[in-house]
Amino acid sequence: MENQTKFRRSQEIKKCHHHKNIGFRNLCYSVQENKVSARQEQPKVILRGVNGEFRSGRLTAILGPSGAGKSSLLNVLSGFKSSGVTGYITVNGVERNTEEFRRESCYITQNCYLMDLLTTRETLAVAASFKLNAKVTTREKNDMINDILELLGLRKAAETRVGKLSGGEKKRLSIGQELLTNPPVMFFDEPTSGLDSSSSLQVISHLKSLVRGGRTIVCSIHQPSSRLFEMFDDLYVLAEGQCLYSGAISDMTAVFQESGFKCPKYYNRADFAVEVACRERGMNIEKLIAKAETHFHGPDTGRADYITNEETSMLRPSIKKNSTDTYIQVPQETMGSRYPVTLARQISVLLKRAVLCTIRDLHLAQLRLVSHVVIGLFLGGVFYGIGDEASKVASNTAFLMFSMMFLFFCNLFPFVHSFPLEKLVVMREHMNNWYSLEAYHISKIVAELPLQILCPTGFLVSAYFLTGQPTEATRFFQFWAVFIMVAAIAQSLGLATGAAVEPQLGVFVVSTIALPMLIFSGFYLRLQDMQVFLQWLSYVAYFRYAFEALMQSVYGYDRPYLKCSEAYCHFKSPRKYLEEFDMEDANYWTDMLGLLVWIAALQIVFHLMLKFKMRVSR
Ligand SMILES: Nc1ncnc2c1ncn2[C@@H]1O[C@H](COP(=O)(O)OP(=O)(O)OP(=O)(O)O)[C@@H](O)[C@H]1O
Repeated sequence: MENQTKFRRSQEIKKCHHHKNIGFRNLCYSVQENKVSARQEQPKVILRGVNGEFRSGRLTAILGPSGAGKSSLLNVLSGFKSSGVTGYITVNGVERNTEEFRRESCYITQNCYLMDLLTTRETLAVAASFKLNAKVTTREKNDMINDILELLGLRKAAETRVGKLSGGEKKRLSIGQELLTNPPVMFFDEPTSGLDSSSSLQVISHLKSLVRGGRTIVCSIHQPSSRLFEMFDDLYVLAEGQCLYSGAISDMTAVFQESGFKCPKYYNRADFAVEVACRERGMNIEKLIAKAETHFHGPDTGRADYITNEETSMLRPSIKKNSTDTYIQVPQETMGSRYPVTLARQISVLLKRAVLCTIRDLHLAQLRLVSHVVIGLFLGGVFYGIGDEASKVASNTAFLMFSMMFLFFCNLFPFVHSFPLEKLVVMREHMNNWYSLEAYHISKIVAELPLQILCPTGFLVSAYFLTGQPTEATRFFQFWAVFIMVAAIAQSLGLATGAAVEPQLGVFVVSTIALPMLIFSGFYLRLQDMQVFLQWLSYVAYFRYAFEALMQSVYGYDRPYLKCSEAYCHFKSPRKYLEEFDMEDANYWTDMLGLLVWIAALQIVFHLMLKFKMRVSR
């Protein structure tokens, strides 16, 4: 009985109740390359008016030499690229509605960007939480995950962490994530790249079994073996951004032969098609191109046989009425929204995942905390008991400055280094409509909060009392609040930089931004000693606000005279010492407000940068 239910469910996953035929006419795609010389003003044309049709229940291969435009065609058809695109894309003969289509399709890119610290099962569970209706029970979700593990041959690797999976397993896992919503259309960019022949065959045979359920599956493919090639039903050959052949694989040899390209006996037909596309078998491929064009337009190339969106609004009710969707169930509360689950649910799932990743990588979190405590103890030893000594105010100021710099750089570089990788996962998941960037941003701040507070606190507790800083609770908490703010600025700058550039460049960028700011902190150069036209820079330097706030918490608020253990101490009066830095009238709360504005500004930059990256990648 149990086995029967399993079999029925696995058949159900394979089955697809929406049949979608994708058509495209006169599709052009061009990009504006980075302008390096005056001559490069013309956009680079990648797809030159291609036509084609990808049918449901058929596994289609896109073949062509490197640079022919295979990935570009997939990017455009899946809706991942939209700028620089002209032409018509239709779904079942109706003009494509990109947003709707993105909900009904998935695109699995060449690189599988997954969270290495989660197991295979957890990865599917997270995807299920984002993609499935909240009404689907945990038991149903688990059953579905088990079925997908079974279907994709991942049962044995279910409890293995993604970072330890083989390339083929990762690829199948990416497919599994998208299968949870049973999308009728699936695009794959080189699903077999980097796989050995047996894993490639496994992946393609899984796709073949999915296609039999009625899906439309399109894969770009690179140098397939004869055996692999024969598993496809249809073929689409691209050469220099133009279509050379579109149709059944079984008809390919005959069509090529009609145009004068005879495939030798026992020759790999995929290799032959690529050789023709590369003009290795003769220069005159225009005949093939023209034939492919007439196939779609007919002799009188007019307006393509599609219906516009306005025209279909009347058709839609009947389409919807006839559909019986297995897993795609848009809950009432998210109806009309781009995402299957509510914002609150997106945040909660993202938070759970972040906590799980932190727990898995606990030694990294521990290391971060321990390094703060150890450096705190080290500084406590080096600057031992100098905090209330009038003859050592200069050394105490050096301690304040060093602590600030340590906290800043120690909380900056981890984000500059790690975020670019995380960004790739976020981009893939966001582009596949799992969650909004707002949900991600909120969850990121909340998930990082415990460490962002614990680390500076560990450092402060170790160093503050050893160095003999004032013991009043107010001063201690004011000091602590500045440290938390410095760590938050570092995190925000690290995230914004990580979102904008790669780590190698990021290290250079943050150093270039941060080091000049240090000059204007008021420690190295007194404010009154700065060139007048440069003084405004000290008002934008966050280090100035942080340093001034630290000085206020230690020496401000009419602190009584410091003890002097030498014959003469010039700075027995803390106020006199503050005057030396031009900080006697500074206000702690104004400085805190300055730091807060910086944090808010950097978080906004981080968010906009993420949005910008999503947009330019389209
Ligand atoms: N954003 C871009 N800017 C400039 N050129 C681009 C851009 N995107 C693609 N191209 C160019 O367009 C052409 C087609 O690229 P595409 O990635 O689609 O090729 P492909 O057939 O998938 O190649 P491969 O098999 O090597 O992956 C290439 O010459 C590529 O350099």
